[in-house]
Amino acid sequence: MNTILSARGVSKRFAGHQGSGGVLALDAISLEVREGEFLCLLGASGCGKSTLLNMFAGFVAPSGGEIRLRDEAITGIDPRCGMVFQSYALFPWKTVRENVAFGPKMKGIGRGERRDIAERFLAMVGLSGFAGHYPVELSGGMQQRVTLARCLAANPEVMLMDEPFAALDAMTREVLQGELMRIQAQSGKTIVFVTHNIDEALVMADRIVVMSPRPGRIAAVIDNDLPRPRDIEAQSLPAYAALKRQVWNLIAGDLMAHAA
Ligand SMILES: Nc1ncnc2c1ncn2[C@@H]1O[C@H](COP(=O)(O)OP(=O)(O)OP(=O)(O)O)[C@@H](O)[C@H]1O
Repeated sequence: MNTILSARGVSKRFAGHQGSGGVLALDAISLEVREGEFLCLLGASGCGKSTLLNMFAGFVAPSGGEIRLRDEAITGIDPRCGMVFQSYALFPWKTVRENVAFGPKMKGIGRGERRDIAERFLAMVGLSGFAGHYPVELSGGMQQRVTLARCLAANPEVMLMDEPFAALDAMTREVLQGELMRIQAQSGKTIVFVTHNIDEALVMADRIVVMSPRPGRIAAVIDNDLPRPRDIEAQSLPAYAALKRQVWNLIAGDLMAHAA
């Protein structure tokens, strides 16, 4: 598989208070994201998952090393990478259709085609009947579906997702995990997905990048060969439990330290 996105010896130091050395959020991270894969960045709080994702998006510049997209250095926000955050970040004054059509509008696509694009992606996320609603009229799960549709409608090559389902209740979260896997299988999009939930990573990822904190480093990159679909039954397989134990052993110490 081709590499679409890469971090090469990337470090990030955030400035601290005067006299302190600041925070080394990431230390010499090297990682290749393969085209079409579902990659999860997993780790305890503070291990630099969001910082790395924000660098892939071009929101944050590395202090050292470089980020490359299709073998060109990323030096700013690039429309080839679309971001989905935990908070839905929809425009409250725009309808669902207008929210989804925002990316195509920015690209100068005409009104009729924008409408078709919005309808297509709203259908893909199961919200066909809600195009004329405003975000405030929708549940959290529905708003996150709109966010997904908006990201897809902008047609990025890579979807960067920062704990997109963390604010949702457990059942809605499971439904949306299934939807996202279906959408990825249909669209072939590359997805980099941040989570601190081991089951979420095991259910969704092709590869899991386990990170450790202070400073943020890659502890392991694990191939997730569990059979798909990874439904409730697959989750009771011995192989699932074994992989979960392997990942847990890598991050348990960090989680305990954070809880202490
Ligand atoms: N803008 C910033 N200024 C200063 N320090 C920052 C900034 N952003 C992140 N950090 C620090 O960098 C480290 C990594 O933060 P980051 O948010 O990337 O971790 P994370 O793994 O995504 O954590 P979480 O799961 O809690 O979101 C933390 O110590 C954090 O306090």
